Amino acid sequence: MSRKKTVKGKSSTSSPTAAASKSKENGKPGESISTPEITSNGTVHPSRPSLSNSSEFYDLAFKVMLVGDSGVGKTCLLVRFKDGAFLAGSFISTVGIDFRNKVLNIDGMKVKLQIWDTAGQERFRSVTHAYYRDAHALLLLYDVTNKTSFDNIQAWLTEIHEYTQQDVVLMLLGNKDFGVPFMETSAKSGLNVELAFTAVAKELKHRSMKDPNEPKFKLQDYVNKEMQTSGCCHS
Ligand SMILES: Nc1nc2c(ncn2[C@@H]2O[C@H](COP(=O)(O)OP(=O)(O)OP(=O)(O)O)[C@@H](O)[C@H]2O)c(=O)[nH]1
Ligand SMILES: [Mg+2]
Repeated sequence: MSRKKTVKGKSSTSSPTAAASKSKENGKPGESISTPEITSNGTVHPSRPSLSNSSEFYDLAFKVMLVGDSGVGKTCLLVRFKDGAFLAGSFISTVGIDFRNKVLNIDGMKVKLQIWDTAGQERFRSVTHAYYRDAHALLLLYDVTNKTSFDNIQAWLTEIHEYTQQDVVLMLLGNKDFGVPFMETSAKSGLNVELAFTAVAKELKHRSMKDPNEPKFKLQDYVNKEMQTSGCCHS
């Protein structure tokens, strides 16, 4: 995306957020929110101060939506990303829609993500549909411990294609864990195949050596590190 020198007008699409008058770091529709300066392609004035309370500067701004069945962990994922913490305790289902802002440094540019956390419950579906059209990206979550949430992905994709812009960036996220090391593989593309076997071989070797001087091998940490450093793992 090119960096524009001028402030563009509001998105030509009828943003459900464009009616907002003031700005605020987090909020719900109806409350004052900091969205009108984001154009349909995410361009804003270079280093323009965000109108939010955090007064952070940014070059580009985009709207990202979290969608998926109720309970898959959308709110927890957003809290983890924004605050670096896990929302423990009893599950409080989101009512309607809510957002948080976060500014990231991407290749030397400040990129503000305005992340909308939607309610997964069916009864809020018509409310959240109204927000799809202005979204630049959607993160579709399922819960890897809940088969139904995976089975519903197709229905979510159908809805997404119906209500979003054609060029929306889409990412499927399998959230949660079974408490065992996990990674995804593709026998077709070779994705992570080498890594899966190598990681298990390393774990087995470390166990059999039982060298008290060697730090304990952590399989998941190894996998995560390898995936990060190698830019991932086609054989
Ligand atoms: N073990 C584990 N539990 C998680 C994880 N993410 C979320 N949870 C739990 O799953 C439950 C639902 O999480 P939420 O983030 O509130 O789910 P949601 O997708 O926002 O649900 P709705 O707001 O109803 O759409 C909570 O009890 C969380 O503590 C995870 O990565 N691991
Ligand atoms: Mg929620």
